Amino acid sequence: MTDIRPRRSVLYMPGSNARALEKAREIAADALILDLEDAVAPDAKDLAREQVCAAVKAGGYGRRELVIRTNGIDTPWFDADLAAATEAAPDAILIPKVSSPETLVEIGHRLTGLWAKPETRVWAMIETPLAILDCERIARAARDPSTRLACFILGTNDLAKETRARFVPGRAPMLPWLTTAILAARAHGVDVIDGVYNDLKDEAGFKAECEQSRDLGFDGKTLIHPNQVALANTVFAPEESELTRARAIISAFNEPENANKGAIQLDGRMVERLHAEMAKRVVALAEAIAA
Ligand SMILES: CC(C)(COP(=O)(O)OP(=O)(O)OC[C@H]1O[C@@H](n2cnc3c(N)ncnc32)[C@H](O)[C@@H]1OP(=O)(O)O)[C@@H](O)C(=O)NCCC(=O)NCCSC(=O)C[C@H](O)C(=O)O
Ligand SMILES: [Mg+2]
Repeated sequence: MTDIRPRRSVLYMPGSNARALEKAREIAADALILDLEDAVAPDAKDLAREQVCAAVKAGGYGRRELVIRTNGIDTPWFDADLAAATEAAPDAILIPKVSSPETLVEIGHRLTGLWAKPETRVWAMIETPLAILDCERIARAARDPSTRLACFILGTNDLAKETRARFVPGRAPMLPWLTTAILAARAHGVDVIDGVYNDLKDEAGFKAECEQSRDLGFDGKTLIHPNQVALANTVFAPEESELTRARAIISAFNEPENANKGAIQLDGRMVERLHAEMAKRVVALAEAIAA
């Protein structure tokens, strides 16, 4: 089983908000997106870039994965964002509004030219109609190591803006896009994180959306407020009963009498070796979270 990085809770914070950047060192999110794009007003872009890069260089975020979101590749801020983010060397650089694999290839070349650290990954926002329509080719870019592509983030606010789809409970208008992105990501070994839930006061709605998101197959949810972190961490972690069952499946296939069997019965249910593989992933995720 390859290393699993828990990405249950991925919290955005405006790069212009020094207090939030400081506070984030204590927030129990798996990953932090230090934003230079939509959360930052045009006249605060330079300040945000400076603050974010200084915070990443200063460290103190423990095991939290640090991600810098640049402005879009076609904006006047992008070159400075990419150069400064590369020098600060976060775990990943998140590129908004990626609509084609060619953009990722170009960014990969630019990162090489900037002498980016080999460990710095690229994450891509999937948030335009073209990105959904070309999602498989975009995810396939991960097969080219020079792109560094490791993760998709769904941008459901931008998708709603571009398509005029409405946010409704259950997200029926968006389900085809969400599942397309998940399929494309899984086909090419890319992690995939769901979009944000904008209503900070609606805890029941947020919980329902996290559970839907987990059941669809997302690795976690992007968040906009520290109050959303605990619930996302709980929903996207394996439940105790799931963990117990996973361990039982692994043990059953380790029994000598099952050594040559492809399928067995366990507590009245058929279990195949593919279920043992899934069970190993559940245990590995729980161990990574515990660590
Ligand atoms: C939504 C907010 C503007 C609300 O801010 P505020 O009114 O200040 O909230 P609170 O008073 O409840 O804040 C309490 C304390 O928590 C800190 N705080 C708040 N939010 C964050 C955060 N995200 N990270 C870290 N810390 C945070 C406040 O500083 C308060 O601290 P203290 O002073 O000690 O009491 C605000 O929550 C916010 O700005 N959220 C993030 C917005 C954002 O980043 N948006 C862009 C990403 S969403 C997006 O673009 C998705 C995608 O692209 C798409 O298309 O869908
Ligand atoms: Mg967006």
